[in-house]
Amino acid sequence: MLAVHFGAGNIGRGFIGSLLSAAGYQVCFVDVNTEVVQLLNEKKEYRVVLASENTEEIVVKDVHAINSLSNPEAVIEAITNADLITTAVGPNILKIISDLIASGLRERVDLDRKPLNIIACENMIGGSEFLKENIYEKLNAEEQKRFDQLFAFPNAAVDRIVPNQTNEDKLMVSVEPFYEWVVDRSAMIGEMPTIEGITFVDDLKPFIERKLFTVNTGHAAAAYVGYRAGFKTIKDAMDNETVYQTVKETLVETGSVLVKQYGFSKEEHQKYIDKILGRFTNPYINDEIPRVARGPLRKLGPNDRLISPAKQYFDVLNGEPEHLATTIAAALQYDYLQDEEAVILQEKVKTQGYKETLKEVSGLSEGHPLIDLVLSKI
Ligand SMILES: NC(=O)c1ccc[n+]([C@@H]2O[C@H](COP(=O)([O-])OP(=O)(O)OC[C@H]3O[C@@H](n4cnc5c(N)ncnc54)[C@H](O)[C@@H]3O)[C@@H](O)[C@H]2O)c1
Ligand SMILES: O=P(O)(O)OC[C@@H](O)[C@@H](O)[C@H](O)[C@H](O)CO
Repeated sequence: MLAVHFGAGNIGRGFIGSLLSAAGYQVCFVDVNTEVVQLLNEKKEYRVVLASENTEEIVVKDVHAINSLSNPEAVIEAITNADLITTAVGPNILKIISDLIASGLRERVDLDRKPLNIIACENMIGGSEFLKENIYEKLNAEEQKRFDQLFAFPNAAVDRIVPNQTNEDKLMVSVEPFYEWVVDRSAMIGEMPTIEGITFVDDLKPFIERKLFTVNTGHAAAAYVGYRAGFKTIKDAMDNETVYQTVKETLVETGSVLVKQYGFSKEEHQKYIDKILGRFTNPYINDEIPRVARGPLRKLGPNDRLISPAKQYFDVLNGEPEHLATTIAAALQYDYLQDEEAVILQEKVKTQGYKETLKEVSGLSEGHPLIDLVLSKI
């Protein structure tokens, strides 16, 4: 069995590749990072080390890689032979890889190969669906019909904190022990794969919103509020009482929305939050704030981890999400110079001010009460 996985980065190697390999897949990574591709082809294996007291180690074997920039034909061929395609490249890169995936799938149609699932493992709502839209834009109506019969794009939610790596062994990945991978079974095609560690569900929405609006909202709060307070890592930010309280209260707000929207039990959800707060303070993980805060324009988008739960708080609870507003204000002020989106964001703030910038990036309409609430926290 062959799995073609786009993105041999932190989560690609540290989570998806590792689980797929354990399930018996030969994993072919596709990436644009020449060094990582070369090393994977040289060593054919890499280490995943658990960031915990007992540093358990797994060796992921039988892997190889293709550089999609220098060898796109090999990627197309790998797609024709694949039993599964996954991605973990970042939401902004999905559009870029959609060209090559479309070419590979076209070739697969010509060769009359079996049905195939393509799963985007990105932190976004409807990631696989978004990839599908980008692929389908390139097809005519006839091709779209044929693709519908052969390919499926089930959405997924993936959860494992994998910080940026600074190991001497360039392929080794240090990961937290916890992980969760949930896939929308109702959108799959063909034979169901058996992959230990994947939970298949019929309705992904509660799972992806619970993950994005708890793990990622809390992470964003720690990162943006922590950065504003001068901290460099998530752990250091969380060790500060004021930041910790803001993160906790932010999760109380998103939790109220999630419990109301999806009927999660309050007690179970509180346990979920507590577990996440513990994960953010894992002493064996050194997660720098710029990784977690990366892409503030994306994170301030209408359907992402900050604006969406804050809007829902107004809509379903008729209240004011004070702590989400604090986090959004800190995100708007995020000015880390090595983050391209932070630089663009601050240029917008400089030319049009906080209010117009917030409206533009969040899609909030004039007069939405969240705007004034956020402005009051700057
Ligand atoms: N790291 C985590 O804790 C974590 C957890 C859950 C989900 N995610 C999600 O997984 C995705 C990847 O995150 P990450 O932390 O692994 O990032 P990363 O930067 O470590 O990995 C991304 C990889 O994609 C590669 N890439 C870039 N352009 C490419 C292209 N055109 N074709 C093929 N590969 C390309 C990069 O070279 C890099 O190796 C994101 O959507 C992120 O939100 C990350
Ligand atoms: O990957 P991003 O930029 O969407 O978000 C940064 C982190 O919050 C994220 O990578 C988490 O570590 C991960 O989602 C945990 O499952």
